[in-house]
Amino acid sequence: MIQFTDICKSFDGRMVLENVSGTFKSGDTNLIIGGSGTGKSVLLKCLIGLVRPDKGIVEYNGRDFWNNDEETRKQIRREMGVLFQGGALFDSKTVAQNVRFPLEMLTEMSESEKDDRVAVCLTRVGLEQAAGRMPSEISGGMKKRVGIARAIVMNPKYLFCDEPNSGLDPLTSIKIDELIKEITDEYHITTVVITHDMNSVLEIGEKVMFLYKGHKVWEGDSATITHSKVAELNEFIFANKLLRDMSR
Ligand SMILES: Nc1ncnc2c1ncn2[C@@H]1O[C@H](COP(=O)(O)OP(=O)(O)OP(=O)(O)O)[C@@H](O)[C@H]1O
Repeated sequence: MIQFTDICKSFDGRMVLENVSGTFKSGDTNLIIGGSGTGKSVLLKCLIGLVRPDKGIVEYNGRDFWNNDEETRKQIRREMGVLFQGGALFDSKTVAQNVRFPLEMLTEMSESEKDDRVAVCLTRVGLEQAAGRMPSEISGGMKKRVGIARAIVMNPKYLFCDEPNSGLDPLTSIKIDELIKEITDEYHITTVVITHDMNSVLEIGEKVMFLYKGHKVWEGDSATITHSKVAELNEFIFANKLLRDMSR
């Protein structure tokens, strides 16, 4: 479980997050949604340790992340898998080498143990046939799958995905969403996904948090999101014409 309380962050005197709190439970795929510049990525960075909040507490299964010693922070970081926006694959490494990278950097596993773990993760995302290919030789959807395989290779307790659907067609997006949700259920991971994509909200949005100008202004799920009375949320949702027509 990830619990964060009263997170505040300013840059150059400009408040970007103000007293944002929430709880993400194990086995749930938690979505953070909102328009551009509302603070989603900054919140994610405060959670994963890339940006230190000015105020507030981030706890991983009861362990305070920011007010702790570096060793504990390192330990918590090792329990995180991150799927970066755009995949962030190494172009000069094969698919298998990309997935293997965290094992090389962070573990003492033997070569055969690493081989086995990479094979398990590539199979889990349906890419066992693509192990020897270079990132330039695979599609956008496959790159996301490689990113997911790399994010789970260390067997994380917490999985963070920054806009996993960016640049994908709607059908491929749904498949990536489903894969993230399945993996979350299967390994009982606490997953946090940042997205703009209303399709994702409707497909996998059991737990949704809506940010607006650095504040959490709504929390709920895909069943209730279209009935909210929050004007900013409605504006965000119904910017999509199809949804607007469907709701009539
Ligand atoms: N390191 C930084 N220095 C200064 N300002 C920053 C920094 N990081 C983010 N910001 C500002 O904080 C605000 C929130 O940014 P953030 O990236 O969290 O938005 P977002 O909701 O993720 O948007 P998008 O969906 O477009 O990625 C923006 O106005 C951004 O310019």
